Amino acid sequence: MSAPIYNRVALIGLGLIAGSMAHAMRAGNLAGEIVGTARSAETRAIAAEIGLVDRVTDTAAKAVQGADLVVLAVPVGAMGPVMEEIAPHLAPGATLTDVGSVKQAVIEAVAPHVPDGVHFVPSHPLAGTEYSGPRSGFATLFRNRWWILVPNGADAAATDRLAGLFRAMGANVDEMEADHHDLVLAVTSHTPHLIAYTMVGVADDLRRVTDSEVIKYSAAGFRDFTRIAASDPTMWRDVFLTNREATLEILGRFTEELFALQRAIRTGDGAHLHEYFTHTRAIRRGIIEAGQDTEAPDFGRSALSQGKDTAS
Ligand SMILES: NC(=O)c1ccc[n+]([C@@H]2O[C@H](COP(=O)([O-])OP(=O)(O)OC[C@H]3O[C@@H](n4cnc5c(N)ncnc54)[C@H](O)[C@@H]3O)[C@@H](O)[C@H]2O)c1
Ligand SMILES: O=C(O)C(=O)C[C@]1(C(=O)O)C=C[C@@H](O)C=C1
Repeated sequence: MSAPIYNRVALIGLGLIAGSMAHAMRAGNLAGEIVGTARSAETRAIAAEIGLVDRVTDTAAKAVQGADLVVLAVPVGAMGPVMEEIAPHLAPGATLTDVGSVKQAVIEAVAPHVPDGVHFVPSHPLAGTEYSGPRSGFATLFRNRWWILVPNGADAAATDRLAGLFRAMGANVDEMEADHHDLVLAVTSHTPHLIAYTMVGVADDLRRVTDSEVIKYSAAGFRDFTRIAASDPTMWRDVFLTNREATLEILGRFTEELFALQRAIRTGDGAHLHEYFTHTRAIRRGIIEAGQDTEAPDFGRSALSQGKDTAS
């Protein structure tokens, strides 16, 4: 087995992402020692009980001492306060990263507190589940997923070393500017979550009318919405509060398209609906043909690549 990439990694926050990193680093012998801390005593106790990390500390300040990599894995809104607490305790030459789902707001909150000689390389793994907490992580979460780096002028050697860690955990690494990241994620992750939250809320509103049949007969599409809408409320509150502009921009466009489809339904404009759905199907086919959905079933991949309809 190869030598660890970092001697001591400090994980601040011990939930899904930090826990998955701990499992993946253990599996690949990527860190000499993994130290972890969390705000709640209960989380720290669970982490110690299940041996999630090598050492649990009761404060973030203690966790970062002597660490050559520090990972901020707390909700986006907590990044700034946590950074203020750890800043005086960071080791010179250490690399600092975060895994927050929003990048501009995290950089604004964290960067002013980064001491000289510490390399801040913001990042975001495009991987997750609807589960959270210290028991939810697993070693393969990042496998074949993108991990975006937003180096923002950070030291190249520190950035390469961090990218090496993420690749060793199975991820594909790419770089982006923070504002571009936030716009792309508003389209691919943030607005879809809001739509799922809304759809499940609408179904719940109607539950007396439908006599709980919505849940009983829930078809795959709605079940996917309920899975997404089960995601952590604190995390997603912070995402929408901090990626406000990009999300509102995409929501505006979404609403325009929705009104156009609503009008087509009301006026019986089948041609518009058919054209629209044909276009969106082509987008899905493009994703599958480019091999960008590794979870697509094989029959779907071969049928779509031959241009056949799977449903008829
Ligand atoms: N869940 C996902 O799908 C996903 C995917 C990619 C990135 N992220 C990002 O990763 C980060 C962590 O998310 P997660 O899913 O691991 O969350 P989680 O809820 O599983 O874990 C969060 C951890 O942060 C701690 N914490 C919460 N509030 C805090 C505060 N105010 N101060 C200090 N610690 C606090 C909690 O005790 C917990 O240990 C978030 O910034 C999130 O945006 C999440
Ligand atoms: O798979 C899921 O459950 C997710 O929601 C993961 C997901 C996403 O939207 O793709 C959610 C938030 C992130 O910051 C990154 C990934």
